[in-house]
Amino acid sequence: MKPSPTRFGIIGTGRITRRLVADLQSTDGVEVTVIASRSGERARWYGDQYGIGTAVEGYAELLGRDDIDAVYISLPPSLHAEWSIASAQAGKHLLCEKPLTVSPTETDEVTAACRKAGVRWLDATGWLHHPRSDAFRSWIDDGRFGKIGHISASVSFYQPFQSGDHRLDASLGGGCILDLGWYAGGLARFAAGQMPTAVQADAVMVDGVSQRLTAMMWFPGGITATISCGYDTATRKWFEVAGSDSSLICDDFTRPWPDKPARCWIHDAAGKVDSESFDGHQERSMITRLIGDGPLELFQQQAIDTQRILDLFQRSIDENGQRIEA
Ligand SMILES: NC(=O)C1=CN([C@@H]2O[C@H](COP(=O)(O)OP(=O)(O)OC[C@H]3O[C@@H](n4cnc5c(N)ncnc54)[C@H](OP(=O)(O)O)[C@@H]3O)[C@@H](O)[C@H]2O)C=CC1
Ligand SMILES: O=C1CO[C@H](CO)[C@@H](O)[C@@H]1O
Repeated sequence: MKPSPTRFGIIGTGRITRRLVADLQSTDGVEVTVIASRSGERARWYGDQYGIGTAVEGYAELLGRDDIDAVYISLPPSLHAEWSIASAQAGKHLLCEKPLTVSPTETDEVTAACRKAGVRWLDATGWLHHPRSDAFRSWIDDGRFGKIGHISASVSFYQPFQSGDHRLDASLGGGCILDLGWYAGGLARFAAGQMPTAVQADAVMVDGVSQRLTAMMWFPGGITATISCGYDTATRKWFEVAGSDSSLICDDFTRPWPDKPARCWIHDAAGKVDSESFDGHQERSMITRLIGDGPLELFQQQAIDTQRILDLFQRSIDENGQRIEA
């Protein structure tokens, strides 16, 4: 991506925005030049707080400017497709928060718009870019675990969100299926290295919004996976990959614990346990990849497949927990 520095515009002023703005500002080769909010006053407040020179009212206003090369979108999920497509059409490279969109159809529309405009894009799924995840991938590819049999992933947060939070609003793409299933279903797809051939899912719903998701996935080669996500149990962000030669346990894959190095454990068939730890900053690695010239297809396919998996979960739930063939 040229020129350097890559100038980012920020769309939205949410909870995650300030963290990602700090990550952008601390990444080599990046400058954050403009922030847009629905409210001009909020944009100005945010700009002053976080050292962003220009604040504008309205997202379209930001996209019309020629002092940005890329955008970061941190809106509620149901707005991701509209503004990602508008960003691509304005010729801006794109970093969009997870879930990329709310459906495979919308995801196809975003990817088509980016392809047509020739812009680079990533969804902001930070864990995929941690050096530890590069190691996971190479261990899987090198057969360190032998024949993989089962994968399990759990992601939950006990958070009675404030009324008005997009996670509690179906019309904004709320619910744990998209919000947290993105991580757990995505992890299973990453570890299996392919799409499942079938899924079966169940959700606990409150006011039309999923609070808990439980799902089973079947992959080619006899690999199975179980997924558990939700807003009604305390923090879990871990997974296992169980193989014939050894099994991997990771307790913090979505984001390393703040007070510990990124880590994982590998148990072999004889009971020996190796622990591994990794340095690195997942969001800065993600941003560096986006603004670089390297291939992004692996990450883009991961996002496309994850969106399809969440849709299969939803279809199974809609059909009273029937097993759905992909
Ligand atoms: N990668 C990660 O680790 C995380 C990712 N996320 C993802 O980031 C996205 C945003 O989440 P979060 O920051 O918690 O969201 P917030 O609700 O805190 O912020 C969303 C922002 O979107 C803008 N907005 C535009 N239209 C609406 C609307 N109709 N209702 C509410 N807000 C609107 C608002 O900015 P304004 O009005 O100023 O324009 C608002 O500040 C989600 O997709 C979420 O899944 C969230 C947390 C962590
Ligand atoms: O991606 C995310 C990470 O954790 C959050 C809990 O605070 C989620 O709800 C959020 O959307």
